[in-house]
Amino acid sequence: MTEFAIGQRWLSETETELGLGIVVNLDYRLVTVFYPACEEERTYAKANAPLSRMTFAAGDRIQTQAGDALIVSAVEQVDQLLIYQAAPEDDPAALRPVPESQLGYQVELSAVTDRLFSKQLDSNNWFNLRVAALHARTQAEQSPVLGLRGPRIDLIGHQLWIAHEVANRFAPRVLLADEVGLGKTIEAGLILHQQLHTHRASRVLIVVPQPLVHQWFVEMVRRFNLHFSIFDRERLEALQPDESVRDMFARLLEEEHSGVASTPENPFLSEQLILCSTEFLAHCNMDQLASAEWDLLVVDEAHHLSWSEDAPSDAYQRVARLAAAARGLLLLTATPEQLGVESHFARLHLLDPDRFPTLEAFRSEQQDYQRIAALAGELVDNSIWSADLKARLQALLPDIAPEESRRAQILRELLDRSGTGRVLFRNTRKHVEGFPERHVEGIPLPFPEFYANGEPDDALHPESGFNDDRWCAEDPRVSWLAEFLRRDRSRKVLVICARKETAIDLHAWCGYKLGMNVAVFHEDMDLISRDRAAAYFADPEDGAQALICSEIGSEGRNFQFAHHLVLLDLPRNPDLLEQRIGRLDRIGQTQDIQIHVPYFSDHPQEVLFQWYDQGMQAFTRTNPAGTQILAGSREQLDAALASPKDTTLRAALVEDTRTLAQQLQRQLEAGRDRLLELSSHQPEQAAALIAHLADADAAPPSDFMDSAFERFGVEVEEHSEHAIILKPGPHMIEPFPHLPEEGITVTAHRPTALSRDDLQFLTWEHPMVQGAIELVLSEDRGKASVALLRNPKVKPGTLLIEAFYTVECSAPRALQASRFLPGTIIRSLLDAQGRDLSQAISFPGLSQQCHKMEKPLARKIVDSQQALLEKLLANDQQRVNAQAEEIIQAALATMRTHQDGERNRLVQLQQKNPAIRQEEIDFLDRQTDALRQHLAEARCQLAAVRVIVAAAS
Ligand SMILES: Nc1ncnc2c1ncn2[C@@H]1O[C@H](COP(=O)(O)OP(=O)(O)OP(=O)(O)O)[C@@H](O)[C@H]1O
Repeated sequence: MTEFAIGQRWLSETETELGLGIVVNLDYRLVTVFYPACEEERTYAKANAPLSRMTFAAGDRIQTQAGDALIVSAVEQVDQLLIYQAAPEDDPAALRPVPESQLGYQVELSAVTDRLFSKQLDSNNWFNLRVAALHARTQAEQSPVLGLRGPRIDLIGHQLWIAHEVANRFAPRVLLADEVGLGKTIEAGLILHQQLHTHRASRVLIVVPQPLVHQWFVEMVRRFNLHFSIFDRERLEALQPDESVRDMFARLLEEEHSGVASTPENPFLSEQLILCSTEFLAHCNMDQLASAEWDLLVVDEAHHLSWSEDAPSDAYQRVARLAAAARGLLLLTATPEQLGVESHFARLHLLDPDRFPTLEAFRSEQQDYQRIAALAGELVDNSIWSADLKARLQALLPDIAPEESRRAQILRELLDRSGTGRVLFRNTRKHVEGFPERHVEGIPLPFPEFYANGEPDDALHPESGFNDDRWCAEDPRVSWLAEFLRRDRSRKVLVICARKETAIDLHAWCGYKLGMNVAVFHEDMDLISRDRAAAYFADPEDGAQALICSEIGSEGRNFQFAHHLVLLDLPRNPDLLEQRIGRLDRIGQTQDIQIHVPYFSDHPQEVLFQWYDQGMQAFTRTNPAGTQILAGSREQLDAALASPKDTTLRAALVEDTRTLAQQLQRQLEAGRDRLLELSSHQPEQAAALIAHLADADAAPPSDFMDSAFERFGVEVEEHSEHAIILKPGPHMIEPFPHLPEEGITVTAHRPTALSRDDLQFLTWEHPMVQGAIELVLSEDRGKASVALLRNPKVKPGTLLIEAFYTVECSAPRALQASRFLPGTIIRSLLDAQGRDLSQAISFPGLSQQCHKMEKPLARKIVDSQQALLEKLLANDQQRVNAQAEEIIQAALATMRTHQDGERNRLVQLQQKNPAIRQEEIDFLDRQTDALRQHLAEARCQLAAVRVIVAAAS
């Protein structure tokens, strides 16, 4: 085993871009190396750490942490550490000792020329593969859809736009509030994927209601290749074994001895990606959870976080603790105002407490907001602006000339400065087209005498007066349901009722007494039983015909394969009704949705049905003003529910609700919705993203991977038109990244990936492809090669050198220095006189004419031409260094312009709108300083070289 010592300098063989590391910790099995260039730490098993010791010999050039360049004249070893005697090149007498721990972190690797001149030559195929990997890495960094290419999703504009807009922010804090079923989970997944892929985030916590835990887990793996660890009580207990009495004494003695109290390991630090339920939060140690350094916190179904000034709910307070500690926050809800404006405010407050400090300020701003939103609508609708419109605009934005040519800028400013533009995204079916229609059928039934014997919790649920399933025999809704199911056994039917007891009784009755094929789903079932029930219902062949769900049990679930929805009762809240219909009315629904509502005549159930149906058409279309309608008609509704036989009261309720709904609808159309729409979806930019992704789909990694499979001995078998099976081959020397022993089937074709969950979607962002790129680039093979050129037009014996250089910057990943200096490749093609022919002869064109040269001949050529090659390469390095310097200077200039622009915008905004936290500006300043330093230190290095000799034809 290698002997490591603290202070030694080592280089990661697999991640050379980390720069020179320093050993900072050792135990008997592990070694921890800190990489100052990227401020990252890695811990390796000592036995197989992929590390090379960095040592220098007399004559080598070294650089100290202070940036002094020195020439080594002697080396000595003291306690396993090296001390170099070194002096500046122009003052050899000024010798001084430089312990290796004081070396800088930049490394000059001469591995390529070393390999060439030590004649470790590889075939053309290895060289080509290496160049392809270099290109793949740089192209990825330059892609405008970086982080969005990998997910297995349909390319849907509004989702991609939101993901792109949010994921590019530092530590995004937003409320994703698309209408139910429009893809908030997908949007959150895209944001996570991009943030993780670009290393803006590495630690993520997702909190969802218990019934959705498994669905999220599966969706994250299946669509985004993100493997979350589910944390529940059992897992936590297993991670925190009870301390034995002996251990406790040992710890106390230790504490007494050292005078320091030892803190137990935080179990939430054991995984990077954690998924847990809201219920789990209620019982876990919030101090530990909140201190687990989350980059991103995601909370689904956030409308449950109810809040009022004097009584914030426990769930709200717990999430608030996490939200304050996490850098980024995504709240998801389809019905942001379901619990009223107070809770809506409270959630915005979680996202940005500075921007939304008090409920009072929020309320008054809301009123202003409607005016501004209406103005935004006018700006969009009118190509020529009237003098009055311009005057109103000028009053709002005095610092911008109100000219039509500045329309885009003005709208952006309006969004930024007013309302919830930066933090709230809401798309509605109205402007995301392509959804099927919804139809409703009301089934009036007589109220059974039998119910007169019970004592129901409330009149809407007469069955609640019974504590077993006896009511099912007497309730005509049940006999209607049984008959409805019998009439056509091939259709899948989702049945929803408010109470879990109703669902349980109904299931027992239909299943055991009537022998029907039904499944049940409610909040008291454990996760496994619930998922089993959902899967049983989803099974198209042998599955259940109906799934009977309670209200909460079905929330957030995907049942769009069914087209029939039976509502056995109706909720009082329009948002809840929309949640119910949203189980079927979701992206992916292929047919019109048939909603069936059995209800009792002259009963509160009929009142509710008519209120929804005739008053606000809530069954057949989504109603964004549901909460306001409820607020505006509550008294009338209560009165009509209390006297269901009073048809006059009912007719007035329906009529007044209709007027109110139309009025609210008009109001929404006129103003507020427009501003939110504008900030939630930019169709032109979304179309550009889709086009970029379509281009990316048209250039999949197939060719690159085929060569990698061949080089590394992975066996490839045909599977079907667009899919192949990959297996470890018999000659495979080392494991291939993400290739399991039993093999996998992959496709690079998006439509196939979408229709076949069992296939992996192989894009440039798939972990296997990323792993293959890293593997190839960490290999020495392919760095130096000698090839035979067959081209009748080239004189035999002509010598060419093809060299690929990379311009790269080692910087902490979170800085995203590649935005300004994406990994860049410089190619040279030199003739024996040192002329560069790279512009005239392309790499692919030349590669086609390059053929294998036998090793002995290749070695002989390198031997005989070494002096010339050394000279040509040294001169070339100087030439490309100058070119690289220009690239680096240009990157610095772009960075400065960008950062200055961002800063100015934030400062300006801060004066007009408290939306901008000072913290954000300070962060930007620190980021600019760090970027300046790291970009200036970018290096140009030779990454691969090929010597080409023309053959006699
Ligand atoms: N881009 C997409 N590609 C493929 N499927 C999608 C896409 N967007 C959404 N879906 C599917 O549509 C359904 C609804 O999406 P999702 O669950 O993300 O919606 P939601 O807005 O979170 O719903 P809810 O409001 O019920 O929580 C899911 O089955 C999802 O897999």
